[in-house]
Order: sequence, then C-alpha cells, then structure tokens
Amino acid sequence: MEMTEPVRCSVDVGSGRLAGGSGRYEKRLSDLASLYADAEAYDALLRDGGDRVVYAVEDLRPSSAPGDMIFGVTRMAPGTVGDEFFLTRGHIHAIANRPEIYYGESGTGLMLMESPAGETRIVEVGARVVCYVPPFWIHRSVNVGPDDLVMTFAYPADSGQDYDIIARSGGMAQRVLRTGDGGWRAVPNASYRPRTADDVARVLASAA
Ligand SMILES: O=P(O)(O)OC[C@H]1O[C@H](O)[C@H](O)[C@@H](O)[C@@H]1O
Ligand SMILES: [Fe+2]
Repeated sequence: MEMTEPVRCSVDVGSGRLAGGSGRYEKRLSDLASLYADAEAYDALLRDGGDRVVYAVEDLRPSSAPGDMIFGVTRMAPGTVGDEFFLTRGHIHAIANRPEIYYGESGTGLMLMESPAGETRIVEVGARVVCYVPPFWIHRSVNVGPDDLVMTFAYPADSGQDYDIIARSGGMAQRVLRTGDGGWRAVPNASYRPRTADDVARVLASAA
C-alpha cells in the first residue's frame, strides 16, 4: 500500500489563510446574486461598493478517497446587503450523511443549519468554539460581526457539495438580519418553498 506523507499547515488567523494548503477559491459579491432578499440593495452595493470578495476558502485535499479528509480555512468579510448579513452559498453534502467540523479562529459568526424537512438550527461561532454540523444538515456560514470571520473546517474527502438544494427551495427557511442594537435576528424567508416528503426521502436516501 502507498502511504501518504503527513502534512503540516499553519492557519494565519489575520489573513484567514492556510499556509501549506493547495487550493483556493473566492466568492465575490457578483457570484452571490439572488442569495439576498433585497435585490435593490444588492444592485446598489455592487454598483457603489464594487465587486468585493465576500469570502475566500483555502484548503488541502489530500485525495477524494472515502475515509480521507479535506480541511481548510474560510475567511468571510463583514457586511450586509440591506439588513441581511454576508453569507456563504451554503450546501448539503452530496453524500448527505457526511458531517463537518468548524473551529472559530476569529470574528463572530453563525452556522445556519436546516434539516431536509425544514427545521432550523443556529450555532454561534467565535474564537475557540467548535461547531459540529451533523450528517444531513444543510449548512451556511453568516458573518454577524464587524470584523472578518475566520474558521477552520474539516470534512470527509468524499462528501462533495450540493448547492442546488438551497436554490430549489427558494433559499433557506430563515434569513439572518441585523438589529438596531448591533445584534442579529433570524426571520422567516418569504420566498422559501418547503421540500415535499418525496424530496426529503430522496435526500435521506442519497447517503452511501
Ligand atoms: O461551499 P460554500 O457554501 O461556498 O461555502 C464555503 C465553504 O468552504 C468550505 O468548502 C467548507 O468546507 C464549507 O463547508 C464552507 O461552507
Ligand atoms: Fe460542507
């Protein structure tokens, strides 16, 4: 059997980078059209504020073999579109029973999770907080603070990501908005279309 060499990576919390990682992708505001409730505020921010990087991910993917692991760092900028905080696209794992761990490095954020049947759970993430995303939960990160949100993550290498599950239901069931006093609140998403019992059964059956 061919042995893989161990790897040492360091997390640069200030820049949100994984030194020694091999992959990187960025999502700019223009990549995130239709995620936000307030389309006018989105257009205005893109026009007046420029096409800024909303989040960047650096990771190491040793392989995609079952049992292997992918890990990396996500850095999310602070900001809002209208009253809605910056968020990641969000997904369920393509093999839906694969879990994920997030570890807060800096900043203040939320892990917004939704079960296939439409239940919402929110875990607050800050420095030195671990968030466990169990199998079968759709997940998306939200930066609810004034600074960058930096999180280290790890998940099984064969998980994959299904982004379309969120688009198909008109977004996630809840949106996260700022409050007047600098906090956040979750409110129902008016565009949300719950999954049917058949849809839910299909998601649960997708696990290998
Ligand atoms: O994959 P996105 O929804 O664009 O978000 C950014 C993502 O970075 C990594 O891939 C993490 O493992 C994901 O769980 C995280 O959500
Ligand atoms: Fe994930």
